[in-house]
Parts: sequence; structure tokens; C-alpha cells
Amino acid sequence: MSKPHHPPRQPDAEEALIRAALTPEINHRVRSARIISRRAVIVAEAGDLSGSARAALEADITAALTPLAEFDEVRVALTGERRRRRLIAVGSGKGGVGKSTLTTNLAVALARMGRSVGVIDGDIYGPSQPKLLATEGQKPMVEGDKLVPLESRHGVKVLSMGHIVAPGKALAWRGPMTGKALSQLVDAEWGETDLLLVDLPPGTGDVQLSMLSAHRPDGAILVSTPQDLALIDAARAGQLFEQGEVPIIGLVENMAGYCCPECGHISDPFGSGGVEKFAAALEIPFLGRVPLTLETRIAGDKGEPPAASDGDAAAPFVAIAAKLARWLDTGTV
Ligand SMILES: Nc1ncnc2c1ncn2[C@@H]1O[C@H](COP(=O)(O)OP(=O)(O)OP(=O)(O)O)[C@@H](O)[C@H]1O
Repeated sequence: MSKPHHPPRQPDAEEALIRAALTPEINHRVRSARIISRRAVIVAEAGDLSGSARAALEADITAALTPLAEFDEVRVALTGERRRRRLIAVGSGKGGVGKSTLTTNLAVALARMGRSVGVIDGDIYGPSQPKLLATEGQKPMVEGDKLVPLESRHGVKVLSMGHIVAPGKALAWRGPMTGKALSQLVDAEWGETDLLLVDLPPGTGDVQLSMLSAHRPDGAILVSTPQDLALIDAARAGQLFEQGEVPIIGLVENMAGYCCPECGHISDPFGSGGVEKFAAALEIPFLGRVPLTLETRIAGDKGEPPAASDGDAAAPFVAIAAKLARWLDTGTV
């Protein structure tokens, strides 16, 4: 007895038939289209769409295909909503103003608020995050061609040039090399991490420029101490972000006044309120002030960020982190 004859399947013809009934906009999203047992099965890319736009896409595909006689049923599978990881740069015009300390403490405070946060130490010439997040001497693993961020003990993932390059070795790097190094950190295997805080080197050099061109941040926080010179440099750093069309979330005043560890009295060797006035003049939101405290300095050196505990030194960081969280959720501080 001869075998029953099955006509060869014609996936291309099936796909062409289905695509002919869809608009170009929808076809652009269709990844596969098949007819299986008189059922049309369409897989469409919808990772960038919100809930209502996804529902509309599904309804449009179903409505366009239902009249066709070649199948009895239409099934639409949409690809999952893609997580959009946000990148926030923390920058300053001048070195040593506490940008790294602020980055670490904001990350830890946000993690304690339930956010999934990673820190990238973009300070290629003087990395400080390995120390601040107590991961000194650790080496990230590599999966495929991607680095796997280190898990700090404070619930924040971290990757720093200090984890992958011997101290001092990056000093001679310029332009393209620094850009490539930064890309390795940003494009690492961050997994479920929703938010990356990037601790930028001070100033407006190569790393900042490659950050703006290759990994444009969603927003930037500027840090300054109250001295005039630091403020002028901060304004310059702000201009760089503005030119790169990166929204400036706000300005933080660090080492605002000295908090005496004996009596808690705050004295202001550099005056007070200058940064806030400066922010107002530049029409940049003022995010808050962090006093100079011995606790913050010692905690930083020990890899125990104040924001990891509930002491007095944590409060200013927590308040600024809450503003950043609001900005992330609503677009305003
Ligand atoms: N509010 C603060 N109170 C006390 N010490 C602080 C405070 N902020 C920062 N420091 C200390 O000041 C020093 C410089 O801080 P940090 O490394 O965060 O600055 P930076 O702007 O990132 O510097 P760099 O230019 O080296 O990247 C560190 O020793 C840090 O512990």
C-alpha cells in the first residue's frame, strides 16, 4: 500500500499570506507567522509597548486576520515587556567633593527602599567603589563575553575599573580605551538590576564624553562642595550634560558644614546656603545638603556606607535618595 500523500508544508507561503493581510507597522513587529492545524499563530515583538498598546496590537492582528478563510482561529503571542534599565550619572566638576561617597550611599539607600540597584565606577583613573562597597581585591567572573557584577554586602551590585585593572595601569589610557572600558562595565550582565548609578570621574573628559555618546544617561546628579571654585566647575559639568541633552535631576551640596562628633553642633567654615542659591540661579533643583562628618569619612574607609545603617549620618543620604526615587517614578523631584 502506498504511503498517504502529505503535501509539503509551505511556511513561506503561509507567512506571506498572513503578512499580506497586515499593515506595514504591524508587519514590522511580526517575528513569525504560521498556520498550524487551521490555526494562525503569530508571534509579535511588543517588548517596548505599554499594557494598553499591547492589547491594541493583539486586537488589530486578530481583526485583520479573522476574515481569512485559510484558518479557523487566530492566536497572537506577544514578546514580554522588556525591562528598561535606567542609568543615572553622578558627576562633579572637581575631584574630592564626595561624588563617590554620594553614589554609594544613594545606591545603598535605594536598595533599602526595595529598588534593585547597581553601581558603576566610571572613575577609571581613581576608582573608589571597591573600597566604598567593600569589594576590594575581588574579581568579577566573565559569562560569554560579559562581566558579571560583584554582589556587595550592602545589597548593591558593583563593577569598577578597580576590579579589572591593576592599580595605576589605566593612568596612561586615553580616549577610545577609556570609552571601551566604560562600555564593558555598562554592558555587563546586570540581570534584573533596574537602576544603575554611574560614579563618573571629575571634570569633563573622555569618560564623560563616551558616556554621553554611547550610553546616554537618563539623568544626572551634580555634586559640589560650597566653595565658589567647586561650584563654577559643577556648572561646567552641568553644561556638558545639558549639551548632551541629559536632564539634570539636581545639585547636591556635600561637606556642607562640619558636624562636631562631640556635641552635634554644625559649623559652616565655607558659609551656608551658597549651593542652594547657586542651584536656584541655574534653575537646577537643589536636592539637599550632606554635612561633613567624621562618621561618613570613617565609614567610607571601612566599606560600611552610613546609608547601610540608621545612624544620624544616614539621614541626608536617605532624603536625597527619596528625591531621586520620586524623580525616577514621576519625572520631578
Ligand atoms: N560628607 C562627608 N563627610 C566626611 N567625609 C566625606 C564626606 N563626603 C566625602 N568625604 C570624604 O572625602 C573624601 C573624598 O570623597 P569621595 O572619594 O567620595 O570624593 P570624589 O568626589 O568621588 O573624589 P574623586 O575625585 O577622587 O573621585 C573621602 O575620604 C570621603 O570619605
